[in-house]
Amino acid sequence: MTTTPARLRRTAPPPPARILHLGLGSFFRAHQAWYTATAPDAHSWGITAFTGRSTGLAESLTAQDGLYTLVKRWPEGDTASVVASVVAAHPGADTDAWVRAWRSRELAVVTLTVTEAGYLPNATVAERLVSGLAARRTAGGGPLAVVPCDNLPANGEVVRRVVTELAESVDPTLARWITDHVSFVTTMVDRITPATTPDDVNAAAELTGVADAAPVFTEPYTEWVLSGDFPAGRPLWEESGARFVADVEPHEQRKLWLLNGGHSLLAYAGSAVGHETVADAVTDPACRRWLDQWWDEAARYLPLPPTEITAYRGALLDRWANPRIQHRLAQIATDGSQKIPVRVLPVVRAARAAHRMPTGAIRILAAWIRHLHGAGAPVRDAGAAPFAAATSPRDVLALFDPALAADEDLVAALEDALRGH
Ligand SMILES: NC(=O)c1ccc[n+]([C@@H]2O[C@H](COP(=O)([O-])OP(=O)(O)OC[C@H]3O[C@@H](n4cnc5c(N)ncnc54)[C@H](O)[C@@H]3O)[C@@H](O)[C@H]2O)c1
Ligand SMILES: O=P(O)(O)OC[C@@H](O)[C@@H](O)[C@H](O)[C@H](O)CO
Repeated sequence: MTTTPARLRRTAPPPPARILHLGLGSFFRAHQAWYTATAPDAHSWGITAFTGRSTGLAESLTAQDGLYTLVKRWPEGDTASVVASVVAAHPGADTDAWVRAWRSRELAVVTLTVTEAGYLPNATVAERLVSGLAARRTAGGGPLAVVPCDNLPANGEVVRRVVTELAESVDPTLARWITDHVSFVTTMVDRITPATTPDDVNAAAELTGVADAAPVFTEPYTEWVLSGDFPAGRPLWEESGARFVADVEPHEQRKLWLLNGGHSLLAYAGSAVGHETVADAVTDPACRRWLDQWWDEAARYLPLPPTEITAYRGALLDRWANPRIQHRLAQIATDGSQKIPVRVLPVVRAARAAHRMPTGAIRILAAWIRHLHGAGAPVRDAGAAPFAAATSPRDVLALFDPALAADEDLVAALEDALRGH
C-alpha cells in the first residue's frame, strides 16, 4: 500500500511580519531567513517575502504556509531542518501586498537579494523601494533599516545613493524623510547555495519523508558580517552567528576577492577547459595553480593578518572540494560585466599602483573575454553586449575604466594573455 507523503503545515501561529524581503530565492532562504529562524527571538520576527517577478516559488511556499526544508550538504551526508521564518510569500508583481507590507506599523527591517545587476540605475529595485517608502511615509510609518545582502562592496551605501537620488528627483520632501527615517546597513554575506534541481526535490523528500516543492540545498558554512543601525530593532542574529562590526570593508574584500574572484576565475577559465562544477575545477591541478596565483596576488592587498588569510584560503578549498555541492560554473558565470568590476578590478588597480603586473587577474579578464566570444559557460549577462562588441582588449578595459585602458603595459599583458602566452 502506498501512503501519501506528509506535507509541510504550520501547527502554531506564525510570528508577526516585521521583516520584508525583496528577492525571494535560494540564497535568502539559506541565509537571512535561516539566521532569523534560528535566533532565540524567532517567535517575534516573521518575514514577508517578494520574488523579483516570478510566481512559482511564491505559490509553492504559500501552499506550505511559507515553510520549507533547508538541507545542509556535509561531505559525508545530508541533514535537514524546517525553516519557519517566512510567513508570507508574494510574486513581485503583487503591488497591493507590497504597499500593505510597507504601511505596516510592525515593519522594522527590509532585506534585499536582487543580484549585482539589481543595483544598476536602470533596474527597478530603487523604484520599488522608493514606492514602498513613499507609502510608509503617507501611512505615518516609523523608521526602519534597509539591509542589502548581495555581493557588492559597500552595499548599504550603494542602496542609500540609488534610493535617495531617485526620491530626490521624484519628491525632495520624501528624500528628506528617508534621510531622517531610514538606516542603510552594509553587509558581507557568505553561504554557497546552488540553484535547487528537480533531483534535489526528490532527494529532500527521501531524506525527510515530507513532500516539499521548494527545498533549499546549501553548504554547512555560513557567514554574515553587518555594520549599521537598526532604528526599529532587529532579531538577535548574533545568537545565530552573525557579527556586528564597525567596518565591514576588510571582511568584504576578503570574501569578494578570494571567494567570489576565485569563483569567477573557475567559471570562465575552468569552464573553458571542460569543467562543469566548482568541485570538478578545483581538483584540476592547472586550475589550482591559477587559483593560487590569483589568491597570492589578491592577498597582498588585503588589510588582514596573513594567518587569517591563510586560514580562509584553506577553508575555501575544503568548502569547494565538497563534491556533494553541485555548484555549476554556468550559474557563477552569469552577469560577468557586473561581477568583474567588484571581484577583480580592485586588485588590478592595487597591483598597478604598486608597479606590479597582476598576471592572475589578467588571466581572469582574458578568460572572461574569451567566454564572451563563445568559450566555456554560456553568456547570460544583460550588460555583456558592449564588451562583446569591443574590437580590442584596450576597448574592453576602457568600458570599465579609461585609466586602465591608458595603462600601456597592462593592455600589452592582456593582449599577450589573449594570444595564449
Ligand atoms: N547563491 C549563493 O550562493 C549566494 C551567496 C551569496 C550571495 N548571493 C547573492 O544573492 C543573490 C541571489 O542569489 P540566489 O541564489 O538567491 O538566486 P535566485 O535566482 O534563487 O533568486 C534571486 C531572486 O532575486 C530576484 N531578483 C533578481 N533580480 C532582481 C531585480 N533586479 N529586482 C528584484 N528582484 C530581483 C529573483 O526574481 C529571485 O526572486 C545573488 O545574485 C548574490 O548577489 C548568493
Ligand atoms: O551569487 P552570485 O551570482 O553573485 O555569484 C556566484 C557565486 O560566486 C556566489 O554565489 C558565491 O557562491 C557566494 O557569494 C558564496 O557566498
